[in-house]
Amino acid sequence: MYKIQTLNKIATKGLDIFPRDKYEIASEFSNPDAILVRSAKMHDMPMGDRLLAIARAGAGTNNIPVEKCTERGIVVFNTPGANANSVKELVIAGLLISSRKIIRSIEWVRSIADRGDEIPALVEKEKSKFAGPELKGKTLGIIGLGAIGVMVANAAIALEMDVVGYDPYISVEAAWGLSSKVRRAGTLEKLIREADYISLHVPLTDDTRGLLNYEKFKLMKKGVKILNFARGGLVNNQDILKAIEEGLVDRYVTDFPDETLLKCEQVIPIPHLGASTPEAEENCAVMAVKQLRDFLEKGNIRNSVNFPNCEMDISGNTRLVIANKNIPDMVRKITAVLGESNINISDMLNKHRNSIAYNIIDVDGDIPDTLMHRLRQIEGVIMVRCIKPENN
Ligand SMILES: NC(=O)C1=CN([C@@H]2O[C@H](COP(=O)(O)OP(=O)(O)OC[C@H]3O[C@@H](n4cnc5c(N)ncnc54)[C@H](O)[C@@H]3O)[C@@H](O)[C@H]2O)C=CC1
Ligand SMILES: O=C(O)CCC(=O)C(=O)O
Repeated sequence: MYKIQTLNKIATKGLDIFPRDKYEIASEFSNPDAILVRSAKMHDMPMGDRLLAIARAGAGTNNIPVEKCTERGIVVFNTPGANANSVKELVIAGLLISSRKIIRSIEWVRSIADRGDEIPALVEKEKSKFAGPELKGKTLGIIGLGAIGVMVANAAIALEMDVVGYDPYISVEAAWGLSSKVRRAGTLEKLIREADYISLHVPLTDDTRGLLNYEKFKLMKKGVKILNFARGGLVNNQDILKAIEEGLVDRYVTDFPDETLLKCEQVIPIPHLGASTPEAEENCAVMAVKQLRDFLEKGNIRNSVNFPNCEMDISGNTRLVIANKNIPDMVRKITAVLGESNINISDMLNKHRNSIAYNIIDVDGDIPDTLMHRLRQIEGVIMVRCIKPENN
């Protein structure tokens, strides 16, 4: 039985894909084979010695100690694109609520609930206080043109906005999906200088932390509106509060509020709702569980953030999966150990990504424990697992 620990609520539609005769699922396991997680912070969590994989039902993996996992041969998955539409729709709402004073106006209307027959006249009298500009014709700058950024860009084009995007690492797939009307900014500064609205869609990493700071706010058009549905750490909160106070920034819509931000009226706080739709929750859960099953039962890797994609049809009756340091001579050493034990390899695949390499080796016959031990002893080998496909 595989033990799967869930650290957040994962949609039932996904969990139902685990056959219950092979999988136990609980939130309380102390030493699971795999973990399913959404936003739970895992950096200070102990990781048991059985742990093979962590699947993030979502996009961002900054809540997972990815480097530590790589060192231990633990594969970390995410679900690219599975919640992108959900975020895109909330970004559209963000554009509207940063522009038209919808939220304040609703609060005001509620506050006059005790004014009886006067209400219709009061509404007409006071409505000019809540006027705000249209989106059409305004420039939206999008930082990060991945799954979400591309969808936001295309939706904004449909709203007749002028869209400029910045992403020095844009994938070919994303570029194919992007409307030809989206203009390319060669530098972040260029985008920042010309946008009326700026929306962030990059991961939080050491390189992107504090991407928007006071220096950048000073370059922006006065009265710019900033939307952050990516991660709180991308924006320096002290700096944006200062920029708001000085009139440089008009509104900050953020899915990542904290105590300091809540004190400012021009911050529009949202409780991390970007991916909170039943559709996104189900898409992410289904994708995460399918990837996890394929890995646990067949050793295949698809959509990992720390391991290479590596998938092979099963050809033997025993499958070995081996993670090793990406250093010379590893394949020879591994196959030599198998050859010395007279094990015939029926098929094999070796892929690498940065410092790590991953092998799928299908063999005829069984692999005794002594041989597993010898493989684990090879210097540079990080993880060895033997899978019997007929048991899965
Ligand atoms: N609010 C919410 O509930 C959600 C938030 N997110 C956040 O949004 C982020 C983006 O999500 P996806 O679009 O699905 O990811 P993605 O991986 O498809 O796209 C990220 C894009 O950012 C680009 N990028 C990386 N560093 C950059 C830089 N320094 N400057 C410009 N571009 C850069 C990459 O090339 C890539 O195209 C996630 O990492 C996550 O933190 C994602 C889903 C839900
Ligand atoms: O699971 C969630 O609600 C958060 C989604 C998210 O932030 C992500 O996918 O990066």
